Amino acid sequence: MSQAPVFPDGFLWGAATAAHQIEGSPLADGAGPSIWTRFAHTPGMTLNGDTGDVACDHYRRWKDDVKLMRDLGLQAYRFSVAWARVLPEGTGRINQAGLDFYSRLVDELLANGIEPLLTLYHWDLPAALDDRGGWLNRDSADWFAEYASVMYKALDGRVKKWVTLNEPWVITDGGYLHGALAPGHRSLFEAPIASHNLMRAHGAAVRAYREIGAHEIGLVVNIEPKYAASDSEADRVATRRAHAYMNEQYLHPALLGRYPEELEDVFGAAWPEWPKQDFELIRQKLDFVGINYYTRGVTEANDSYPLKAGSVRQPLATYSETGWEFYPKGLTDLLVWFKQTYGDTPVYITENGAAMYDPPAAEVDADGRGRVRDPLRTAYLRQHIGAIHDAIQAGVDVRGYMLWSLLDNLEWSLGYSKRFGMVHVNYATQQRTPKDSAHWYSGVIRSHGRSL
Ligand SMILES: N=[N+]=NCCCCNC(=O)[C@@H]1[C@H]2[C@H](O)[C@@H](O)[C@H](O)[C@@H](CO)[C@@H]12
Repeated sequence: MSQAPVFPDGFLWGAATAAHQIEGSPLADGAGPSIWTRFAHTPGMTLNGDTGDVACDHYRRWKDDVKLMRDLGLQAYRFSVAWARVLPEGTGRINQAGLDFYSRLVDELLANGIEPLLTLYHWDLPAALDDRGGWLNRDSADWFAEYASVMYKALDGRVKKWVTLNEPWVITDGGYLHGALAPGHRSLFEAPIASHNLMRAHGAAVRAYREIGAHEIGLVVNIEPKYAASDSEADRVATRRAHAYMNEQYLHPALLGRYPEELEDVFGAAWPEWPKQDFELIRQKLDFVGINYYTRGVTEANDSYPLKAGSVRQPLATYSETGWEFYPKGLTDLLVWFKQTYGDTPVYITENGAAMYDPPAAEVDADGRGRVRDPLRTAYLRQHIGAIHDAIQAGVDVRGYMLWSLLDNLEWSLGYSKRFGMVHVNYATQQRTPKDSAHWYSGVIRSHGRSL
């Protein structure tokens, strides 16, 4: 019988969501539109034309949802603030009703013994700022620092763990290079500029925090280990390029103050000369890095644009609705790589989970209890939390785990077609039903991981 895993004292067990994906009511109480309000209401941009107009109706059901988190035994809850609720034009005028919504949510979390972990930017830029160039405008660093400072002054102390950006890679690869995400641009020239300004904004927000805040702040990145599909020179070079493009493009400037050299190769003539002082702004001391892990990339050379590298579909991708391979060892490898490359900055797993082929609706058991049998999700979670334990045993300073996601929710351009939640949401009735995986996760939290 293998030893029950022992997680460090203080290891934080929680779950994660994002404003646009769960809140609904995007324009309520004086809120301004975001680029996702616009994008989703643009015909053809999202599956079935799905929008965030209702989502999980969390803007109205937030108090019941906090009760649900308490009943599940969550110790922490990672959520994001919709910038345009607080600053409808992105800068200047504060919409007090919007700020009050997040203040009440934080107080309710604290009253229920749940630590808030607040993400300032989870992809929903105020549309008014997109009209001024959005992330392509170098002023975006000042806009973001102004918004962040409003939030720090209002909530710091009640919120003690802040995140500047969620996944700058997805924002630029999806929103500026391939156009699959808001604001839907397709430009090899815009992508590095947006990417660079996002990182300048990250640095400006951290710098502002050091003036105003008294607790912890970090950056969240989605990274995935890249393994060469063969030992051919072409595949090995392509794998190195893919690794630099996804895994080093943001962590290198944030923690080392420079870009990986492969990016010049990826972007070619579209790769600008960066002002040196930008890296002094971007590279700020971080109290932690959040890592969002879903899968690995078995990588081969191909003629894809502009990376000339792509992932080879793996057999264990079959079980997930997203086609992402079920590969927990990739998380251990990734965490060990992070420590070897960037040192001992503390790490939180700020997202991990899967959209498995869940039953489409909750069944009602003989005892009248709603039930969703999701054994594949429980297997995925068990093995990935086990992989984190292996990394901790290897000396990586992992401080917590935020399961993606608390609720089934709006999966961006894929609409409501992918169910990542440990709690099932019936979108017609807004009925929440904890899945079997949620009950299992409650046991993991109660036993501090020993029941894994
Ligand atoms: N091949 N492949 N590779 C997997 C690439 C994953 C990139 N997408 C993410 O990390 C997003 C993150 C986002 O924060 C959340 O808002 C999304 O709902 C989840 C689920 O999609 C994840």
